[in-house]
Amino acid sequence: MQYISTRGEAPTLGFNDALLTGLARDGGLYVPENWPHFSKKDIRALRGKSYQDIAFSVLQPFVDGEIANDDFRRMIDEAYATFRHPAVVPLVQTGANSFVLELFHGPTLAFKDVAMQLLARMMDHVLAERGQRATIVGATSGDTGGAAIEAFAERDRTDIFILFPNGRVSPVQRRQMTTSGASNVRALAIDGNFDDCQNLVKAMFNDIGFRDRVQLSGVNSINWGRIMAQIVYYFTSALSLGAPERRVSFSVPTGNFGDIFAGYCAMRMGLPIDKLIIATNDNDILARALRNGRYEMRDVVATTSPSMDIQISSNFERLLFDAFGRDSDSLRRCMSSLSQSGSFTIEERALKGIKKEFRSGKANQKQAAATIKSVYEETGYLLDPHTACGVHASRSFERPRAPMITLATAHPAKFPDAVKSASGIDPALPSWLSDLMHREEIYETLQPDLDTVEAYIARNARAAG
Ligand SMILES: Cc1ncc(COP(=O)(O)O)c(C=O)c1O
Ligand SMILES: N[C@@H](CCOP(=O)(O)O)C(=O)O
Repeated sequence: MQYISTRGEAPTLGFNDALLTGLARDGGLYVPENWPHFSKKDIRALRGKSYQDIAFSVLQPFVDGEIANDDFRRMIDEAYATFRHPAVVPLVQTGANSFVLELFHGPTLAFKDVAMQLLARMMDHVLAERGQRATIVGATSGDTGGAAIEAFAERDRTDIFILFPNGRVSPVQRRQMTTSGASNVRALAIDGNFDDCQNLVKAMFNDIGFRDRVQLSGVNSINWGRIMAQIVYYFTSALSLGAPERRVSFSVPTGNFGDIFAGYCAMRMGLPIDKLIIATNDNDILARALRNGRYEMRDVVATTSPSMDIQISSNFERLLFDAFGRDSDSLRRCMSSLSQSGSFTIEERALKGIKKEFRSGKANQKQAAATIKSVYEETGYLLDPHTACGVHASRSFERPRAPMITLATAHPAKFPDAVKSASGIDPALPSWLSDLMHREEIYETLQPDLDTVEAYIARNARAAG
């Protein structure tokens, strides 16, 4: 399997190189050259298997032997042994035809653990085989950072620097990043919003001198390895509801478009998905783009679902690339218009193609709170505010013949204030995190300035020599 850049001007890479590279050298994102195909018979053969078995079958075609099968299988087993539920990602029924897929049983209580636990093991393995080190730089609106720090803490071959928007993550999220105490971890509070953090990370990747000097690598969903690992739970949950004989729909709380893009990948691989619903909060750039074809940035609004407070939705580029018939020239034109004027128009044919498979829905803060309250009162099930946006969006699309699965992307205890104010219930952190709010915090506060952040990283990264 080879990986190509959406912008068409970077070298084609094998799996291991794509894994370590993160953002392509032309500023694009790596995608598989073609989609592995699972026939109905192949999908039926996965029935009744464990999460780990299905993960191996679904992901092996992407890894394509670049990591030996035995090693890869061991990494899958180790990664999902860190989850506190035997099913890894259990499916819970919340209504006649509605389900919630709990993706938050990993060490940091967010869906990011599903990919990050595997990614860290794969990167470590490839770096060790090559005798290399890497400097990992990541941007977070709250959850990626904690999950990455947990997965990479004290790994000898990597130093990790996480940029988070100062004052715009929940106290639990901040502490998950600032209290690790690991010698290879630096949490950096940036005076700005998530998009500022993500722009800094992309600018570091585009600064080729800096990139090569520190051996830069990324663990945001710009890294194909992140998306890949998230494909698995679309298969496991659809299988438990009768796939491939029965189609299912998914409602996905969306920010950077990584999680829902993994659902799109599953669809391309042959999983019978009816619709993928892009659920947004007040930061509804994607819902607007689907409605009128204009991808148009506005100021980011801080909400009770902070991890979705995003305007530049990186992985939308991967979807556009396919919608444009994999035409890199058209894609580059859109991306350059986005960076020059903050907007671009999706041409009619591409938009029509996207609308065949995707729907969108938006929950403002009042609607998200009302959803937490009503679901709790009707079923006793407590949603976090991100999942509540997903459930709200799903409600307008439920159809009796297609079961609706909302991805539960975080545990409610990560956002206790919003959950309590909506439902009256104070969600408790699990026992292994019960001392989190008393641990010592260590972090640096930096201005959103490329030179300042690069200088800090170069001073502290072992790979910089
Ligand atoms: C809890 C939660 N829900 C939803 C999202 C949005 O996911 P994505 O960025 O993959 O669209 C995030 C952040 O990524 C998150 O942390
Ligand atoms: N919501 C994310 C934002 C970064 O997304 P990623 O999936 O690209 O890492 C977060 O919680 O940090």
